[in-house]
Amino acid sequence: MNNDIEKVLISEEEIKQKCQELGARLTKEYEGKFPLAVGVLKGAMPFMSDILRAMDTHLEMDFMDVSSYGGETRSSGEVKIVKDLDTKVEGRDLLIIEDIIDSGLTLSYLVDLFKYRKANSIKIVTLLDKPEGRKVDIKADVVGFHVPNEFVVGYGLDYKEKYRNLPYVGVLKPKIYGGE
Ligand SMILES: O=P(O)(O)OC[C@H]1O[C@H](OP(=O)(O)OP(=O)(O)O)[C@H](O)[C@@H]1O
Ligand code: HPA
Repeated sequence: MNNDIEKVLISEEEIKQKCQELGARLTKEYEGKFPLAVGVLKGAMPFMSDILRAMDTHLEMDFMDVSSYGGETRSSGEVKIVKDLDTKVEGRDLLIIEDIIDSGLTLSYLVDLFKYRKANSIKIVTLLDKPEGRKVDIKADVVGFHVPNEFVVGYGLDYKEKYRNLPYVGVLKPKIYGGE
């Protein structure tokens, strides 16, 4: 699997340090509150696991699975709910956890949905932000790293469901896209 990677953009060590830093920041921001941490499956799973364990705060976890992409690297522009939350959102302080904001379509859909469901507050934390990919105007409150306008994989991010278990974020060799 590692042989398929052209270059490493963000190392395992950098991700670890960033999770500690952001976790400490969020601990302060949610002091005295009981936030509902919403992980956006599947990509946010490794980041959610690491950042929440770096937060010294009582919190509740839940998961949402929405899909805006097919098997390829381009967005279809559609967002659909694959799995909804089990928890009531009304009156809650929501912390949405994402692996990446690219076009922004996924998060803009989720923020509208949670506003409609009357969340008390909504914050977004994302490991990666790809500003050049944006199709709708949306910003995260907390960003780990900015990435260039390239398709990235690893640490939750997939290409055709593979590479999510890489411990770092990287770019695939061009032959991988042409292969299979
Ligand atoms: O800003 P956007 O252009 O909407 O892209 C970001 C979303 O796309 C990916 O999810 P995907 O729908 O591929 O599902 P996955 O997390 O299961 O891979 C990623 O995990 C984000 O949720
Ligand atoms: O660059 C990306 N890589 C993997 N999944 C993604 N979903 C949106 N952008 C990306």
